[in-house]
Amino acid sequence: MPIEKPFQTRKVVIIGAGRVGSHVALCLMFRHLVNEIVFLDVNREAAEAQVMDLEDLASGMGDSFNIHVGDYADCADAHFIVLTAGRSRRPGETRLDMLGGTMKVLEGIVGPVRDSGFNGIVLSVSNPADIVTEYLYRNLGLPREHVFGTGTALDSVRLRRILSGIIDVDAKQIQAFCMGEHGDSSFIPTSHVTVGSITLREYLAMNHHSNSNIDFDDVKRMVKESGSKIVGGKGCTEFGIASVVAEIITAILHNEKRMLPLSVHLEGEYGESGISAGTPCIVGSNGIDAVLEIDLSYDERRAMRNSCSIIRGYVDQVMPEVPAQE
Ligand SMILES: NC(=O)C1=CN([C@@H]2O[C@H](COP(=O)(O)OP(=O)(O)OC[C@H]3O[C@@H](n4cnc5c(N)ncnc54)[C@H](O)[C@@H]3O)[C@@H](O)[C@H]2O)C=CC1
Ligand SMILES: CC(=O)C(=O)O
Repeated sequence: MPIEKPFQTRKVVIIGAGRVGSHVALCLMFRHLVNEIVFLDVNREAAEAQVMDLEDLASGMGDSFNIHVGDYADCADAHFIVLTAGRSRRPGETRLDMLGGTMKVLEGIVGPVRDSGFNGIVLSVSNPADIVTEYLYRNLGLPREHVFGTGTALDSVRLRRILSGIIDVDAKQIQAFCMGEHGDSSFIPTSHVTVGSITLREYLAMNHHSNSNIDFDDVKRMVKESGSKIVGGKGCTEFGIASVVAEIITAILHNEKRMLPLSVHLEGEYGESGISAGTPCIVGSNGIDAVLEIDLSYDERRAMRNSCSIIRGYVDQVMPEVPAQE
């Protein structure tokens, strides 16, 4: 007798089969989050090689996945598109320096994705992350809940790692995130840092510290320098961001309603609209369930405004027209 509720396959299309794209696939496979992975890349030969290598991994793990190189028609029935096309950041380069090159890449991608009839969730990674997210939002015709970027999620992972080292508490017990641009103007809303459910101030006091023991300017500098240090040492960053993508996809597939800092098109939150920037969001099976506008101190509000105005400057350069939805 046929099963009334058929088991469904989960399909992801990864655009850009480079270092980030391949590690996103790896994390999704290790966690069994999808069973079909399609790579789209202008370098088809390299993408075919990634497929073979990942098939070897699946064989080695005793797992089976449908992994292949495809074309844009594959987007039609995909649940997710993960955009990682472009190239790695070069030592000394800011993410914003990459805008011109990324725009050329995007121009060849958005039309075919839109024409494919894709109706799932787009998760954008390519840099500069917030400007790319805004470009996708304006050009794909999808709601902001379904097209968003990893934004400051990676910065936040780094922040928790660094805080964990300072206060000697496991990173997963620390609630802390970065906001604004995924880039040099990101900031830490320090008033929202907690350890367990205890405010950082109280936690430090209980442990005979004083709040001044944490120099958040220094922490911010370390967070910002993490990316450049990794790029300087190995030519790219790939593992951290791949884990971030897997976490977001987990939150969606398991309808976790989990708070994650993502880059999303703002519609008046923090007094900003017409750009995408990093802010905490609730993530569940509909993508972004809610864009949270949290309380910020005077200095944090200024930092958010500054970060958004930097993003806006670049958005206006490459997309002078106002989004159709507004
Ligand atoms: N948002 C974040 O937190 C992070 C963002 N990134 C960004 O991710 C992007 C990818 O980085 P990597 O994987 O290290 O670069 P990579 O150079 O290893 O791979 C990029 C791939 O994109 C492909 N590609 C280029 N143009 C394309 C097009 N029009 N259509 C399809 N594929 C195309 C290339 O052939 C290459 O295989 C960069 O923009 C990088 O800055 C990387 C790490 C973290
Ligand atoms: C490349 C990049 O954006 C990062 O690792 O933060």
